[in-house]
Amino acid sequence: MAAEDIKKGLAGVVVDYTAVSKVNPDTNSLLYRGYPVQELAARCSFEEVAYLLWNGELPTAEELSAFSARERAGRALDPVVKQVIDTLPTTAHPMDVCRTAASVIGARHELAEDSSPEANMAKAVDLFAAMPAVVAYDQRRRRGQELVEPRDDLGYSENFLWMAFGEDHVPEVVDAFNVSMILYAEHSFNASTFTARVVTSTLADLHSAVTAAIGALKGPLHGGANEAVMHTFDEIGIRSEESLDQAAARAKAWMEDALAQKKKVMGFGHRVYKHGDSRVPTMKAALDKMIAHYGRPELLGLYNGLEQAMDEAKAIKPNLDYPAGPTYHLMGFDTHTFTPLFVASRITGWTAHIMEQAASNSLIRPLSEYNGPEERHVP
Ligand SMILES: CC(=O)SCCNC(=O)CCNC(=O)[C@H](O)C(C)(C)COP(=O)(O)OP(=O)(O)OC[C@H]1O[C@@H](n2cnc3c(N)ncnc32)[C@H](O)[C@@H]1OP(=O)(O)O
Ligand SMILES: O=C([O-])CC(=O)C(=O)O
Repeated sequence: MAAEDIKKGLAGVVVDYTAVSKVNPDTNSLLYRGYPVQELAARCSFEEVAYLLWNGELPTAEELSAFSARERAGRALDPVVKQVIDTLPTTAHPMDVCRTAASVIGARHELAEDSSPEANMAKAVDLFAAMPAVVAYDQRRRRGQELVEPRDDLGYSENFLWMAFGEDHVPEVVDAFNVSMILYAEHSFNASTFTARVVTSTLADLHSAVTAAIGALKGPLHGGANEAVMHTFDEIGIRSEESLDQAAARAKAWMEDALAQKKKVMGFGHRVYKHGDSRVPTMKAALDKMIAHYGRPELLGLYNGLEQAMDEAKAIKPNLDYPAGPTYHLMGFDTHTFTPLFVASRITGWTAHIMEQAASNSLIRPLSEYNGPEERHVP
């Protein structure tokens, strides 16, 4: 087989149909079930978008009310899951905690071995409702704080922030968080979603697929990049007394040095988008609002400096993780909680794909070209 016939990383390979979302790098657009993601982010709650991803249509007022009631009823942290989390060292990465929690939630689900469409939908909604408490509690225990019980008078995003910080948030912050959840929800056959589909294709259960997807999301070439972006900011140094221009100049110098050393800088580049990520302008607008709200122009300086230097040197554009990282930082999340926030959102997209894969299944099993030793025999 010729080397060019090998599609390393499956780059450019179309492996199946999907009706969940359409990523179009030529028009720089992203549609969830036909709706532009920017419109959904501007006009919908994350609950409505979750419903859309699973059901193919936005909910009516009645459907939304029933769905929200179901989600609110599933928010409390299962005491057994809490016990398991408490046994994990605080040195464990929060993504490991998330992965473990998803697995425990699956093993304890009353429909664990049922992979019917109805059971999969029930499991998806349950996991969507349960994950914020896992992420919020894990951050709190690392800070020596107690669990905060959910509030059923709040929407998903407001309650998530409530459980994480134990305080009310102003609408601007809740909106920015809601936007981030919507933008992170779904992105066709990315590495973690494809992982979930591979696991589903063996007829394994939904929680096995989600647990594997969480593992795939952890890496810095994928979801782990939102955490890595903040490490870059920290390495450059966040100086609150600095002006926007001073911060930008230091960030530019850092980037020039990193690129001279041929480093990959997380938060830039994308396998599919080559002229910019469709979600970045919406997330950047949310970041701008948070920078204004918290009065932190020096962060914008770092952001602009890195972006400009990368553009001048390599014309590589930021991806969604680039504005999302500093947004979560400003909201007060610990840096290694950023990717678990991505998990809480992407559960919707993963499970929509799991259901789609299960409904039209074929075992996913590509071929490889052998390049090891010729046949030989044990002496
Ligand atoms: C939500 C998400 O998951 S979005 C993705 C998050 N991931 C990141 O931010 C990690 C950083 N980015 C990257 O590693 C890459 O851009 C990927 C993995 C996302 C996509 O990569 P691919 O399409 O496979 O492109 P590939 O890695 O081959 O890069 C092509 C060229 O651009 C360069 N390049 C791509 N991204 C970057 C980057 N972030 N920093 C520096 N150089 C880069 C590569 O070094 C390579 O250069 P070369 O041809 O001179 O060797
Ligand atoms: O599509 C990808 O390869 C990665 C990505 O942006 C996502 O999963 O949101």
